[in-house]
Amino acid sequence: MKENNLGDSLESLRGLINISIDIVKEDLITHHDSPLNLASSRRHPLRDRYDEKVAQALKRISSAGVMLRALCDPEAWIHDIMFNFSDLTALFVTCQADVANLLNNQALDATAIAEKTGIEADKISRHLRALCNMHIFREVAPNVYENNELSLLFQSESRRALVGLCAEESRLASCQMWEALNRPDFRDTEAVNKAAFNIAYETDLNIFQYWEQVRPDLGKRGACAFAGKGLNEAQYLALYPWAEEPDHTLVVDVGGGVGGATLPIVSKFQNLTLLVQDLPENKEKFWAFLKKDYPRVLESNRASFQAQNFFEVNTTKNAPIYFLRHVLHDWPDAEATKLLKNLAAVMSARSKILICEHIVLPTYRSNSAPDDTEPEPFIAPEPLLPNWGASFTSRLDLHVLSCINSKQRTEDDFKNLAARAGLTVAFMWRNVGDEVIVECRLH
Ligand SMILES: C[S@@+](CC[C@H](N)C(=O)[O-])C[C@H]1O[C@@H](n2cnc3c(N)ncnc32)[C@H](O)[C@@H]1O
Repeated sequence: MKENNLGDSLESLRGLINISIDIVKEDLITHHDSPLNLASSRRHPLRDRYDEKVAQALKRISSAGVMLRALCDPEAWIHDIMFNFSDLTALFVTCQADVANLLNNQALDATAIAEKTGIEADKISRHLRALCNMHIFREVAPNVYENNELSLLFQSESRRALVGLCAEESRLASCQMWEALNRPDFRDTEAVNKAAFNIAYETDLNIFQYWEQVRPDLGKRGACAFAGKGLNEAQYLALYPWAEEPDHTLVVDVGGGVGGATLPIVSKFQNLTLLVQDLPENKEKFWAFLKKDYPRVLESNRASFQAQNFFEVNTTKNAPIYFLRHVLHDWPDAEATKLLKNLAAVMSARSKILICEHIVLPTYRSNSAPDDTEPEPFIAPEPLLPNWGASFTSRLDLHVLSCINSKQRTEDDFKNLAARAGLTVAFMWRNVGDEVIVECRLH
């Protein structure tokens, strides 16, 4: 590659950003919305609607932002990565102390926060300032903090639970990754109880068994974390044409936890009914979550729970839809195939399995397409990485590797998995988000 053919990344990014900002601004004007401003302490209405063109523009701007950091200050960027353990610690500390709820809609100084949280004033202030640097909370005077749109997200119990899960189990496990990649009894196996997690927690149980048998408190927190709202709920709900399903269509949410993935769907699409299946210990948590967060779905009698181990024959046969979100990514191919075979065995010719997962896309750009081909709508324009720099998908991939020795999959991985279970991939439902819905039918 000739160095002088590489192009001007800075200029190309400026072009992308300019066009994209115009699209976002036009949308804000159309909806009579205020401008985006990180000092705002209100959720911006833009977050709760989904328009593919605007979403693409926002994605271009934010991917360009990350690339600009790497381009403009390489040393700062690698330090961002090396020291980001402190970022998660700062988030964990403020979530444990529940500062976002404590502040609510007032500014408080560090002494007042210390009195209410029991954490020494200077120390809590330094954790909060670390977050202010990342635009979470605002320091409005020396050591005086208030919420902004981002910190308000941590008023949610499930989001704080997810921070806890990442900062504790996931981080402890990930610290043992090098060991797991090298230890002779761990390195070449896909066994679910031979993950970095097992070294960190000195256990032969997989993480779900460990939660159930040894640390039900962590299991409770995990269930709460999984119940959280997605990254962008409007985008998630737009991923599949739910409204086109006939009335009373039964959705069986396999490994559905407390229904965090499907209750938002049946709440919006009243043509659907829901059966959440999970391990028996999640039954009470499901009913409590339904009552608290989805009272109208409860009243309509459209949601219920069934204890069902997905490694055993499924007792709900011939359902029109079996839905699995973030379930297969927890299991290596052998277990994932077994799980899908158990569903294939009870499906009718009209049943479908909808697998909702992040999809792994390559970071290299293929030059094989002829010049006159329409650009693929989900591939990022140059100079961005073609997969937009899908860091969250890779982070999740390494998270499940460290916790349970499994992986996020590519489109071909899903096709191979489906074929092994006697299924075929009928369609990949996508939008500009990181997640896809892989629709499988009997072969
Ligand atoms: C990552 S969570 C996903 C939960 C839910 N699908 C969602 O997206 O919110 C994985 C779920 O699989 C469940 N699970 C693990 N082993 C299971 C088994 N053998 N049978 C049924 N569910 C299981 C866990 O209890 C947990 O709720």
